[in-house]
Amino acid sequence: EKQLQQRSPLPPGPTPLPIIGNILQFKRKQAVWETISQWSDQYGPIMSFKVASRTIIVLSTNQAIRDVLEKTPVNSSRPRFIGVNENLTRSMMPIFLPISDKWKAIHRVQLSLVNSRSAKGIAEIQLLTAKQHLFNMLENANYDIADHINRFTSNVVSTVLFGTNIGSVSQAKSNGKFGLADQFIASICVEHALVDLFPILEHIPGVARLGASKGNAWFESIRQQYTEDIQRAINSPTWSMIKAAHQQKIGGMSEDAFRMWNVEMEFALGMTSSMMIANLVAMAVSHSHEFRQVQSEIDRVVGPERLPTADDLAHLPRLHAFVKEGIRVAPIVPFSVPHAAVEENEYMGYRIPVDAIILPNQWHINREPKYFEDPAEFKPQRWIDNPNLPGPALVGYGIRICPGRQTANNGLLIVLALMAWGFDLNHAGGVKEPPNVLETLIMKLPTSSIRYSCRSSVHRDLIQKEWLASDDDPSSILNTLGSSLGF
Ligand code: HEM
Repeated sequence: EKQLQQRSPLPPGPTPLPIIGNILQFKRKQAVWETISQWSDQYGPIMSFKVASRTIIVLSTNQAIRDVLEKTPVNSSRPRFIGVNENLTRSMMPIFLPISDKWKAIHRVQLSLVNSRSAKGIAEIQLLTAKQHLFNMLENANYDIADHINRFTSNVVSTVLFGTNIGSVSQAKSNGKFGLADQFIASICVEHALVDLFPILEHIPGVARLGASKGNAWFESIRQQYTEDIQRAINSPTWSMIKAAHQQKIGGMSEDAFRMWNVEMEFALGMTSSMMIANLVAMAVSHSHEFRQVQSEIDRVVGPERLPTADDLAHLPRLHAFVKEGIRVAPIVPFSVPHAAVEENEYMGYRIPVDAIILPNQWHINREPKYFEDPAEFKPQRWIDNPNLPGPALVGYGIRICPGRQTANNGLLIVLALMAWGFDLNHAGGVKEPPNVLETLIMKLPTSSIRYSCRSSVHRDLIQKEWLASDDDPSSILNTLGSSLGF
């Protein structure tokens, strides 16, 4: 190992200052991913920088990703996350776990539930819930579009995971879980971030205690909110993912660990999809000409006399191109989820040490000039002209790639198809919000000024008729889904 260290340097990058690293080189008015991408342009497909004591290695081309993450499985572990993994989720949330027998056992169960077969069954639930979503948009026309989107994904989550549906926006708001993701983000407090950047602080009692107390509060609220729901799902005659996972007793999990697995699934199915749908809706408003083309295509293929079905999706290339381009331009997780090496290795003569954080820069990969002409432009047509373009990058890589990617994609296509069919989307009073909210690691486009209106009374009548006539009890879909998965 010593020889390896002497032989190969860390990947190139901006010169760090002692103790704080490159922190001061981030520009206040520029998104983190833009600054890092400029460094990648300067230093190459593998570059590195330091934030405090931690080395961060950034991969920024399709080739580098293929070589380092897909062909080299040792780079698919997770870095040590003291704050979010050890303090907040007590090393019980599988997505943050390093590669180990424990992670592998959980992952096997996850793959038995989340795969291409279940994506098909879940698509039926997504379609039914999208009809309910249109109905709720008519009934609660004063709610923010983001509330409707959150409720749509919450309903998919509670149906698939627990076998129940939480209903309308107002019901969803009174359900504590609606804000669970926000609480989680709020619990990732400064103390957690600080110990990750300066692990030595772990040993300073005040900092550690503060971090732990915020983590404990969140952990306790998970216990309160989940215990009953899990019990109900387990006792219900209806199949649900929670019931199926419980029967498999994932890797001999404790009750706390099982609850935390539920939370992960809830975030994975709900929070990510809801943020990505919101970004697509924001794109639909800021690129209204392109969105109208999607609507014209739906009008041609489906017409106003019926709602789109899952079978229609295959005949809507403009919709697919719009979704791909929206993901390319605004991937909600510009850096995916960080990876780490299980053992030290090298790429292009540079060292990848075990304690480095490896960031796949999905935002930059989606702009690789070799593949994407005018990369900053929103041009869905590029996907129609060249169906062999790579990506778009959104769901990670290698053995850690998102197992729910097909379900995620189906959800985006279904909900956007139904919304485009039934509703026009505009900015309130023509006021445009700034194109980008600067967050640290999540790319969220603003949606609060978006207004929606039903396209015609024919559409309105059909939305009401379809939802009121549909069977909103998902039991039979779920039981069929369960048997198709062999449960
Ligand atoms: C638009 C929606 C979604 C996005 C953007 C997304 C993105 C991601 C990303 C970036 C990762 C990490 C990949 C890596 O480390 O390389 C991941 C992991 C994961 N995703 Fe998704 N995902 C989405 C939807 C879903 C859905 C619908 C499910 C389940 C039905 C799901 C289940 C998971 C799970 C269980 C993991 C953890 C894998 C591990 O243990 O490391 N995701 N997702």
